[in-house]
Amino acid sequence: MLTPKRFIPFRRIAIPVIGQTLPQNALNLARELGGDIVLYPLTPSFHGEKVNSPRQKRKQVSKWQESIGLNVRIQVLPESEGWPSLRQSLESNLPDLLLLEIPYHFQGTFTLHEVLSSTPCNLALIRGPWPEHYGNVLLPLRGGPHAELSLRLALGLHDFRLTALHLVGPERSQIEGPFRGLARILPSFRDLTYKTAASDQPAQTILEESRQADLLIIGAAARPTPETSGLGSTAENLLNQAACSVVVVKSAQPVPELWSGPESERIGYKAISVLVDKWFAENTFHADEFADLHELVTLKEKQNVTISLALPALNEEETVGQVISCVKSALMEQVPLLDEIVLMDSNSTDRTREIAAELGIPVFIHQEVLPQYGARRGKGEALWKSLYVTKGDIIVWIDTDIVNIHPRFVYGILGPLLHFPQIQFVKGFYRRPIREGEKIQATGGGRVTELTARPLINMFYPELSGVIQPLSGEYGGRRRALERLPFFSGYGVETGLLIDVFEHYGLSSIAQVDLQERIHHNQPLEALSRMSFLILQAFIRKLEQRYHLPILEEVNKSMKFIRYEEGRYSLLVQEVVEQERPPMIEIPEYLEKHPHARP
Ligand SMILES: O=c1ccn([C@@H]2O[C@H](COP(=O)(O)OP(=O)(O)O[C@H]3O[C@H](CO)[C@@H](O)[C@H](O)[C@H]3O)[C@@H](O)[C@H]2O)c(=O)[nH]1
Ligand SMILES: O=C(O)[C@H](O)COP(=O)(O)O
Repeated sequence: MLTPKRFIPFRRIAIPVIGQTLPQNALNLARELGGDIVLYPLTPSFHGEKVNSPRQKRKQVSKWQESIGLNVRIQVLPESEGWPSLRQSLESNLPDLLLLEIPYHFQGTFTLHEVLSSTPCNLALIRGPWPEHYGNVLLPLRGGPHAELSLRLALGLHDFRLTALHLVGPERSQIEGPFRGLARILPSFRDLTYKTAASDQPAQTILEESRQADLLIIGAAARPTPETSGLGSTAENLLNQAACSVVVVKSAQPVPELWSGPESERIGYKAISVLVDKWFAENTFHADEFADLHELVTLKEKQNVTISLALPALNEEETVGQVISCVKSALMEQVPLLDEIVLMDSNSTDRTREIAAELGIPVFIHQEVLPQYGARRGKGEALWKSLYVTKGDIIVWIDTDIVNIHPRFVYGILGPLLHFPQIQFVKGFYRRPIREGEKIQATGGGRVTELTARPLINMFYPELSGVIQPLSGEYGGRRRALERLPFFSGYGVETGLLIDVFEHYGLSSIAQVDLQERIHHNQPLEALSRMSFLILQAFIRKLEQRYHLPILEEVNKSMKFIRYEEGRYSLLVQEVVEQERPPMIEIPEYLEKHPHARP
């Protein structure tokens, strides 16, 4: 069974070591966080010998590796051993986190003031003892770079129970600007409890709350007063008084000048990265992880689910045969992974349907399915109606113009759905070559993805900004989830489904899988311009629904295409309209055909 993936918030954690005794609390925290540990021995001798010789260095590394039980690296500093030489080395090697222990590192080696005023990277100070068991972590948050760093660090602790505590002044009912970024993302973490409390004495309230905690993680003050060490009085009091272990963090990001007022919201705009990075680490897979097809079949049988593959096609006679034979042979005939494969044709005028029928799979013309609801053009219409004609509990779609077809395009999508019950929807991603004349360039494909879809996602749905190929035609999901969502009829369908799955089931219900490389028929620029126009409409519709604003009715839905012939330009106007179908579950004929579906 595949183990869930871990979010490793810091790839490299630097820990200075004084003499031969290791800072155990710092090491315990680093071990919990995963990632590489880089030790900086501050006394360049070991058993009385210089460590600079390769032999001594190896000896020291292996002794520490033995005692830490992890792969550690050692960074030997030049002769001078104080803060300036450590700082210089950190500056050139820039770890993701410098981890220091109180009092271990501050007994004559460094001063808190020099460390706080000139650390070139993110910093965490730990005051032990390290909890003996995985327990409760309290995470008081106020917003801003240090709070974001504490959240990132806390989310790297996997077996603890996390509680984020947002303290507001008793008179303040509104969320402060700097906290907005965090307020937006905190409800999305399934493994974190989020509560708000009113208090005019934050240090006191946190101290009381920390009585139930085994570990307290707190950000340094955004604006420490000159009398305090630079951590701020709240963090300093908690370091001295809390009964549990305390971690204080200070981000390398500068704290903006304007902590209040309308501009202050911008302070929290980077918080979204914590959510996206965690999702990306935990929900991104590679198809090779699911290449054991017998394991997938066993999972499918255990869960007692059936699986359908629906293939949308419009004039794909060159590739459709290869696509069907490849997946049918590998995933239906050699192993019983797929229960059905159907072709959803958009009324092709070439041999597409004939080829599919010859290969023994059911063929539907989507315009003829549920004709009482009309016959719209478009790929989304084919997908919507494929929900009606197929039976599987899980549905996968792959495009039929794939030139380099491989069974992983299907089993890769199925992998996360069969392994993880919380996953509702899986998108494929890949490297995208592009054909230029007779040549194939290794990169440069996905023009609509990069120039339309991803910029819009980053702007309006930043939670989804880690989705590598939001428009990929290779994806799938659980019928229970898909039948409850509307479908755009045209090329807006991928955009709409991705946003709706996110809005209805949350980011953690989405996974993505590396399918390596996909070569398809690259459409001419004008066709992609039309596709972008449809995708823009899909975005506007989703934003309308989110913000309850009528915009789409007002905007122009015709597009001028520019022609250049015989030295002259001309304009051709065409209507390019994206429309939405209601969730399939609202269609009475669907409920009749799928009696297990419940509205
Ligand atoms: O009316 C149509 C149009 C297309 N297709 C099929 O849909 C698939 C994808 O269409 P294509 O025109 O090749 O789209 P791409 O240029 O590849 O566009 C990308 O971006 C689109 C918009 O998100 C997605 O629908 C595609 O799957 C994705 O590959 C192919 O199998 C087509 O045969 C239909 O079934 N009906
Ligand atoms: O997914 C896309 O962005 C469009 O299908 C265009 O892809 P292409 O630039 O690889 O043709």
